[in-house]
Amino acid sequence: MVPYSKDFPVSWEELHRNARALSWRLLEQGPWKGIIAITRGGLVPAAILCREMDIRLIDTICVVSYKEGEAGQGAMAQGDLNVLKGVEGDGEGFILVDDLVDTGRTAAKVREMLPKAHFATIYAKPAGKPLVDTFITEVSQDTWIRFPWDMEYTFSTPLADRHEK
Ligand SMILES: O=P(O)(O)OC[C@H]1O[C@H](OP(=O)(O)OP(=O)(O)O)[C@H](O)[C@@H]1O
Ligand SMILES: Nc1nc2[nH]cnc2c(=O)[nH]1
Ligand SMILES: [Mg+2]
Repeated sequence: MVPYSKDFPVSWEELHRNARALSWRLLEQGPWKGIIAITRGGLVPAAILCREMDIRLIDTICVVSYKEGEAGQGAMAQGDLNVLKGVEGDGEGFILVDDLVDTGRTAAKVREMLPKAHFATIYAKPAGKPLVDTFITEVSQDTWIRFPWDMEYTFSTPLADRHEK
């Protein structure tokens, strides 16, 4: 398992801006028949893409992958990939969207299911990058991305108080 040593919190505003940037890139490569979101992380990017790109046909591939625990502090260790719901066909003309690729395991599985779909993510780490057709931002393999839906506003201890005296 990759040790995550960096934390990368993403705000709603930043996520929205990046999803709009992804929409621009995908519009240039269309036309598209529809969007297939990989649950659950792909649902929010899919909602922004379909609004920006005027796409009304939205489907889902429902997968369960990570198990909470081992890595601590909300970071997760990887378990088996379980497909709860697939999609008919080979994905031709469809955008397959997820929030990120990390190891590329989820991407490899869904690409196998829909080999002709165009796989798009907002974030990509080096190990998963070769499996993505279009992405916006690359982060290092030891970075754990924190999405806005996984966070809440809370008190922040002043840096001086965290510093050992
Ligand atoms: O490249 P990988 O190593 O496979 O990791 C990437 C996947 O991990 C996250 O989903 P997660 O399994 O945490 O579930 P969720 O989307 O339901 O929150 C993320 O949304 C991707 O789908
Ligand atoms: N939120 C989140 N989920 C992940 N799943 C695999 N890698 C990541 C990550 O960096 N952040
Ligand atoms: Mg996911």
